[in-house]
Amino acid sequence: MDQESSLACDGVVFHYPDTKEPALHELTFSIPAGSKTAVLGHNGSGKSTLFLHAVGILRPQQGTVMQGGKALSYSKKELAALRRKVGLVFQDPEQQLILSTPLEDVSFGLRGSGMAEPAIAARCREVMELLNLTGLGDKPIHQLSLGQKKRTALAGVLAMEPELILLDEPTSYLDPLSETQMLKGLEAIHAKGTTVVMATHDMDLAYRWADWIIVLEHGRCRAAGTPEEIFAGREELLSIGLGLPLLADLWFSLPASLTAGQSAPRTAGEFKVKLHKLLALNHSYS
Ligand SMILES: Nc1ncnc2c1ncn2[C@@H]1O[C@H](COP(=O)(O)OP(=O)(O)OP(=O)(O)O)[C@@H](O)[C@H]1O
Repeated sequence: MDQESSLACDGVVFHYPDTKEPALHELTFSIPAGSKTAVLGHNGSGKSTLFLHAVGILRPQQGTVMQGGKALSYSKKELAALRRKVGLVFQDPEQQLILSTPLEDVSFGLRGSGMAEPAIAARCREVMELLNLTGLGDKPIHQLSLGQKKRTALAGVLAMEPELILLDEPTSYLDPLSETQMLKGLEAIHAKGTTVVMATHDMDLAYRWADWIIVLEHGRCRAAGTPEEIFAGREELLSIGLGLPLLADLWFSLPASLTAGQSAPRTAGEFKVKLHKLLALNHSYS
């Protein structure tokens, strides 16, 4: 993976007014450019507050937020430039969708940027196709399913071609089909070179989807690494009350003598293949 940094924080402290504890507490981490990063942590650990810092909506009281290796600067002009590079998709699409149809909504930012109408139409067609929204462009937004609304909100952000997309719980409340459609869209976005970061409570999803993980606890970065590294540290995860993904739990519960030197499987298919090989090997020695 390209180790150049996309989003990074150095000693970031942020305290909401009239609260006892800071929401971000000397937060330091770095997200590799081009990665698919999952941000894990309990309710209230600071994930949304971090995302609001990444787009400059909130500003740290101490420390520095960096994008592409450069400290954020908060002038109107710099913030406008930052928001062209970094897109935030809220957990609740109702917070994001402001116009009456997907097509109006997805084209809104492009029109604001002064793009010519034929180019706007082409860009909207492209992102809506990518997110499986073709044919829904003129449907009233209030008639869309939650999955369609979430993908429309993502399409609006994606249309602006950001370098980094931050998604707050993109798959929450989605059924398996809608989740698959959302993840397919994210895969396609990532394949184009975009850094994709999602906050999620779904450990199984983080394990199979991400190639980099950061774990937040009380506004601090408790751990950062590849999924294999993070989930091999099961004691630490359990100590902060985060469960293990099912596949990692099963794999790490096998005798270490059997699994030594092998990476943990990330999908059910991989797990079955590895398990069959282990059983065959064990059988031939017994
Ligand atoms: N507008 C606000 N005013 C005061 N306190 C806030 C505000 N927003 C968040 N907080 C507090 O800041 C802390 C971090 O909240 P944040 O929403 O960033 O966590 P989170 O990890 O995104 O949680 P969740 O998983 O529930 O979305 C929490 O203690 C929360 O109560």
